[in-house]
Amino acid sequence: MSEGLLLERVSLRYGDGEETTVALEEVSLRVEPGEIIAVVGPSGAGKSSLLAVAGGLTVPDSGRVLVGGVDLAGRERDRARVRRERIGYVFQSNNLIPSLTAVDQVRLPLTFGRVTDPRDPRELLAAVGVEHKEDRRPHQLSGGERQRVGIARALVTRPDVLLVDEPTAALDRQRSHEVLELLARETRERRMATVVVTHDHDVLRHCDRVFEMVDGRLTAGEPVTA
Ligand SMILES: Nc1ncnc2c1ncn2[C@@H]1O[C@H](COP(=O)(O)OP(=O)(O)OP(=O)(O)O)[C@@H](O)[C@H]1O
Repeated sequence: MSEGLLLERVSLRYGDGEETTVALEEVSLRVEPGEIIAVVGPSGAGKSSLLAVAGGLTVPDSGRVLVGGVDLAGRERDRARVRRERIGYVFQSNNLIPSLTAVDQVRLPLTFGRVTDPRDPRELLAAVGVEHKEDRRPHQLSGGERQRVGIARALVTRPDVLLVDEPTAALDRQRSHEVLELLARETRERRMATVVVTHDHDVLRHCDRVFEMVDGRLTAGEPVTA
């Protein structure tokens, strides 16, 4: 069984007729368990589309997507289950629910269905460095703390694949470094396949390989040397 994340010749177009936009053009990508990769590229290149397809949120027009060995083609019901159980999403820091405490934010994914072996939300908050703040709501946390709570929430189901969009957009350099260190450590310890979309060049040194996306195409991944 193929683990981690695998995309095989994935293409995606938006619209039809004269209004067609090619978002992804024959994109192939393999991310191994325990590997963290970065995707960079100009605005409109297709990076968010790549995350949407890898996360089973958008079905591509052609090609295959496998998450933890499971093909995302097929029924929406099955895809929803893969999304819930095998994929963690970390989007920008302010996507927490305003009325929920930190520990309830982390518990939330466990309320959507049966998760066989969840991590303990309190232990997870401690692991991401937000111990003693579990009863705070988002407005009582700093930007870096909110981002960490968002990461803890993404990790609670022990996903095979972690998809991260611009994790440092709201953070200063030191906080960015800490958040990336955390993502890289969790990726290795928990054997996840992690994809980070970023504009921030400081992020790259925490990643194993970097890919560039241009006009819907992905360049071959380069090992990060710096
Ligand atoms: N729902 C949609 N309907 C039509 N076109 C779309 C839609 N979503 C994205 N696009 C187009 O698809 C292309 C790829 O967009 P995408 O959001 O994936 O790029 P991106 O690399 O993430 O950009 P950014 O760095 O600005 O977030 C762009 O030309 C965009 O305008």
